[in-house]
Amino acid sequence: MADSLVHSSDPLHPANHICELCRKFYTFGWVTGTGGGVSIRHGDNVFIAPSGVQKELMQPTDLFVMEYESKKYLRRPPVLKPSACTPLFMAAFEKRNARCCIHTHSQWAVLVTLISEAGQQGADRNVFSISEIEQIKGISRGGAGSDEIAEGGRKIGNLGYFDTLRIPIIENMAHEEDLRETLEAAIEEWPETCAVLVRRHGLYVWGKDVAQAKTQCESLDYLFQLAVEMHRLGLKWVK
Ligand SMILES: CSCCC(=O)C(=O)COP(=O)(O)O
Ligand SMILES: [Zn+2]
Repeated sequence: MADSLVHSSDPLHPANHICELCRKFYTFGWVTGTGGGVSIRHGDNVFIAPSGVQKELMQPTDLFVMEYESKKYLRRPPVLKPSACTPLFMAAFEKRNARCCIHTHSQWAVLVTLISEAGQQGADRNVFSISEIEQIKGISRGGAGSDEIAEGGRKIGNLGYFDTLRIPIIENMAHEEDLRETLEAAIEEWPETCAVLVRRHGLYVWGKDVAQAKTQCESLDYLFQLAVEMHRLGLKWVK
């Protein structure tokens, strides 16, 4: 097995970085009970966690490495299977040219999908929308978060205070990998989104690099928690 692919003293090497991020994310309740995870596309390769393991305890040698173009595994730890989220991470890499995709099982993400389902915000049940909250400015306009080029007429930079943030919601399915089709459809339908909520399940969010995926995930989780608390107080989160 190609251990050289995951051995590095650099803390920002994807194999080290994924393990460190998962340890952090566990403390936020994002990767509880083996759920959720993170994948990084780095150079020609994609680094993927194993399926069904305690994500906060992973070591770099537990990771799978896939060659991006050929989709062949260059490194497969014995016994383990690659994360069931792999097709969804690949959708963000392929359709948005993302370099990092995070999947959380955050309760705040799940709760906003339940409140939207119940129609209690009077808005479309398949979209989470929020406006006039400062943290909206932490989210990119361009989907993959391209802050350099306005590809195909896409807007650049981050949302402004008076913009409305909209995150599509897709329905959950029995198996994670079966979500790929609807997640891809949502990505196509919402060219400016950097995330997709999965009802009663969690969130997929991506970025042009690890820092952007992580800060967008933090901003979204903040906004979801705020929205739930606003709902509890009888306040509307869409103005
Ligand atoms: C209790 S986790 C159920 C599976 C799931 O939703 C998930 O995100 C984890 O998948 P993985 O294959 O990476 O363990
Ligand atoms: Zn999941």
